[in-house]
Amino acid sequence: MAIIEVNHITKRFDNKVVLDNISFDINKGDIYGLIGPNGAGKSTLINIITGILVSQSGDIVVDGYSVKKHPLEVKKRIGLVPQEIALMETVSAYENLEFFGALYHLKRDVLKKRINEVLELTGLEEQRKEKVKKFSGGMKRRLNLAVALLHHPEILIMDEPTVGIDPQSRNHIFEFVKTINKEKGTTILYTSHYMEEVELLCNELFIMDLGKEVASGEKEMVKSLAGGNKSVEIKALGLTKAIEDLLKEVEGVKACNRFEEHIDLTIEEKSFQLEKTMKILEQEQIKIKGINFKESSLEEVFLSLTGKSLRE
Ligand SMILES: Nc1ncnc2c1ncn2[C@@H]1O[C@H](COP(=O)(O)OP(=O)(O)OP(=O)(O)O)[C@@H](O)[C@H]1O
Repeated sequence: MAIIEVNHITKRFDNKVVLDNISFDINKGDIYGLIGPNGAGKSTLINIITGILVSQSGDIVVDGYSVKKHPLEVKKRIGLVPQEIALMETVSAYENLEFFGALYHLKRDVLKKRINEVLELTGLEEQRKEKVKKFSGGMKRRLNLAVALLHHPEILIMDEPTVGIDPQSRNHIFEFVKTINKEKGTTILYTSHYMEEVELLCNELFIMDLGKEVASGEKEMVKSLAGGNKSVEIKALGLTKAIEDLLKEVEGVKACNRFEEHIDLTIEEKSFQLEKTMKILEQEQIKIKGINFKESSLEEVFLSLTGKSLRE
């Protein structure tokens, strides 16, 4: 059963179309991934779902309520973790929760119980008395998440929750998303431009670029859209920009992403020349530590459907 219906949403800022006839359904209990590169229109769409912005055409229906006609009913059902941290820096985590909890008109004893509950859920019990200005980026994000959970929303919307945070907080957020979905049945809308996160967490996806749908549906189905593309991970030290440029020119290589100790090639399986690749690395005196051939990932899906890499 759909808990969120996005029906033909079009949004323009001045004359620029930033969302172009977007439609999809999110079912109750889904961990739904909304993905696309910077500027794709993800935050704008979230702002329309939560009633912060209004679309020029189309409507969103949340649990049977139209966001245009009944924005308050929609807001009651949604907890939003915004991209920008929204907290009071000079007071403690607990006092932030008290302040934001009061906005939901929760009774004092209920609020106290809820604050303890969300501090536990987000792993911030020990820091409850600490001032927010002393928190790391990851801890602030977790506190923002705690605020979003105070009114027990059926739906949690997380806008790029792992941007700029430490690996420990990132893992904490991952585990949290899985737990709250499984144990409380909370529906999650998770936006990211990190494909690997979405691959790990989500069961359904909507991929967008420049305000338009690129692909949508069940994760495995979307992944199958990559066609004959696969990826090859080459582990080695000393991989320079010059080597990356040489490998990009090898026949069958559609994209190349260089990291400190490995390089990922997106390849067209049929035409890829492994021998030529090896020869280049040998000529450049690169010592290879390992090679892995991997199934197509969402990165490759995006590349094969748009002709561009997500990280460009
Ligand atoms: N208030 C605004 N006025 C004019 N243009 C806007 C406004 N808000 C967003 N845009 C434009 O709309 C497009 C979509 O932006 P949006 O923030 O929704 O993308 P996004 O996918 O969330 O990307 P990011 O991850 O960078 O936030 C961009 O081209 C952006 O410049």
